[in-house]
Amino acid sequence: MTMAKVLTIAGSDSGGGAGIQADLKTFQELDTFGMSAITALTAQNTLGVHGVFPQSLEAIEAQIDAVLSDIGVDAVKTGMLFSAEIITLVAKKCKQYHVQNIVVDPVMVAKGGAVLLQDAATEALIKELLPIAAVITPNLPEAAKLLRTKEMETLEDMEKAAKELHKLGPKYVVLKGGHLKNGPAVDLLFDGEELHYLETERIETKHTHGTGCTYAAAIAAELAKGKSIKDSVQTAKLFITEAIRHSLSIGGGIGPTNHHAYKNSLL
Ligand SMILES: Nc1ncnc2c1ncn2[C@@H]1O[C@H](COP(=O)(O)OP(=O)(O)OP(=O)(O)O)[C@@H](O)[C@H]1O
Ligand SMILES: Cc1ncc(CO)c(N)n1
Repeated sequence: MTMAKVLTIAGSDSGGGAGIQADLKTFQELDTFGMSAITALTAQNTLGVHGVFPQSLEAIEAQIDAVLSDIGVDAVKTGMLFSAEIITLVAKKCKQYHVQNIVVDPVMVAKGGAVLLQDAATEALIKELLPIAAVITPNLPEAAKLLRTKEMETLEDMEKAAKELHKLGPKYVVLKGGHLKNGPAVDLLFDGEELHYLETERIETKHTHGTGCTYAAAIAAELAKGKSIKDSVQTAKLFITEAIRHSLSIGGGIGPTNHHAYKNSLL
């Protein structure tokens, strides 16, 4: 039996709700074979990030080489990359192995404010990784940083921003509206020509740790299975919505989403 293979290149979240752990759980739930290359360890729980320990370039390169030289991948998802040097390495490796279906979640800060991407690394992200991405999945603060503008506040601002982000080189842009102050949870998918709206009700919960990671991982898993970008993003939106609807009240702070909820919803 074969299985679609997905590699996440991201940071480890010891608390299990975001990063590598969220990605692998999502890959599993969507019936794909998950693999990982860890860029940084974080000591993290529902209360926040208590330590960040970047891995050496040598360790990151060895993990990627081990996976890609033998097993291969149908899609790669990137998350926390932390530094310009790590971004340069990841872009080089993706090119070397001719990786298709790269989903770039441009992770910059954790919900509590901890820095997951050094300021000086934004430039490397724009120059080296966005042009080889199939999809990028910025939230509103990340989009503002990438475009060097102020944060979008309306759906109209988001529409303009999605078009500007597309000019940075990715094939598709998914601009996430989770951070909009009011109204439903609307994301925009822009393919260079047409804007598509993915809209769900806004669910009342504080337990949203790892939403962005989980969403991008679900897109990557669906792409790996050979689904179109539009279908992949639609399934991912259902996956994250169910995960948020059934999010877990674990720990004393912002709890994680429930990665198993989507499968349950299909029963
Ligand atoms: N309260 C909510 N109810 C329903 N959907 C939501 C809610 N909050 C976020 N979403 C959806 O979850 C997905 C992730 O969006 P969000 O903007 O929260 O990501 P993020 O800020 O990158 O997450 P993270 O903080 O993990 O990096 C999007 O599809 C967004 O629309
Ligand atoms: C390791 C890691 N990656 C990404 C995020 C963003 O949610 C996080 N909190 N931790």
